[in-house]
Amino acid sequence: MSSIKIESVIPDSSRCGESPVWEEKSNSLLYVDIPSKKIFRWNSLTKQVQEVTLDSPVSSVAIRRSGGYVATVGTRFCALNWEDQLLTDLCSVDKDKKNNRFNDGKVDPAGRYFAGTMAEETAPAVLERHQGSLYALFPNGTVEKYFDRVDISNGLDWSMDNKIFYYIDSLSYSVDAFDYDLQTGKIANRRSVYKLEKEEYIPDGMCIDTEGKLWVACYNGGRVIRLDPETGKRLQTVKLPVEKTTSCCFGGKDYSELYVTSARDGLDPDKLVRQPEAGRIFKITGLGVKGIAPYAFAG
Ligand SMILES: O=C(O)[C@H](O)[C@@H](O)[C@H](O)[C@H](O)CO
Ligand SMILES: [Zn+2]
Repeated sequence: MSSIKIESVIPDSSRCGESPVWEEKSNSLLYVDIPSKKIFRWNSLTKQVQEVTLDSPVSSVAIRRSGGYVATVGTRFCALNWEDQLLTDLCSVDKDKKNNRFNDGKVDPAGRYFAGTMAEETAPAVLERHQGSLYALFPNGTVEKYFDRVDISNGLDWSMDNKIFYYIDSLSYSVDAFDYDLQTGKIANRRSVYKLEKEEYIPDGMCIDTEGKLWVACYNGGRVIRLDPETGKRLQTVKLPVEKTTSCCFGGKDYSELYVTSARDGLDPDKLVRQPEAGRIFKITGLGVKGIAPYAFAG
């Protein structure tokens, strides 16, 4: 445990960094800055950062099996051709909710792109309640709506045996689980597997490791926590030098590095001075656990 090392790897900072995704073939980390409407691709070998600017807030990005990427932009599921910076709409949701936008999203082990929505915030975690829903874009182009009345749709991942879907609605301060049917993409039997402690603040993005334990970024809590969803116990806390830690994913060689995104929006000038690395991407090494490669959208 003493060999844990935390370093910020990219000099630029994001207003609200989110959706880190490791792209093995380019040795790169993809991530978004939601309010800046940008997707970034940081090459870990050359240290070069490329970016694409879109027309609306972009809340998640994923790899597409047929090439390029998919992303949630405003209330749209889109395909992105990086080279041409060409964005194509695949489908849109929440058409009756003009103030909504997508938030976190991730592809399931069968290639479906899950993402949820939320009302736009007036300040971090300040928004009209119960306006969001959880959706998935299936490879055949259809969209499934799972449930509504979500506050801030956030972290999501699947168990190693594909039988459980883990999900976070941030303002419930809970990490939830559903039974998952990989064949159909159906979810059932919602239950809470962990309730956040007061000092952990708000659960945000999440990823799973190969031992089936969950890593949850705690917004305002300045940490990632490792949870055992079977016992409901917290196994580990790793504190970071910024308080608005937003999401995490494993990447790097053998997926042994944990990449953590963060935000600087919502910090007052005083806190910004004390947290000069707010909004940066952090790499945590020496955790002694590994993650898995992200799944690619199959459509
Ligand atoms: O990226 C997200 O998940 C939201 O868009 C952010 O605004 C914050 O993380 C949220 O306010 C904390 O719950
Ligand atoms: Zn989030």
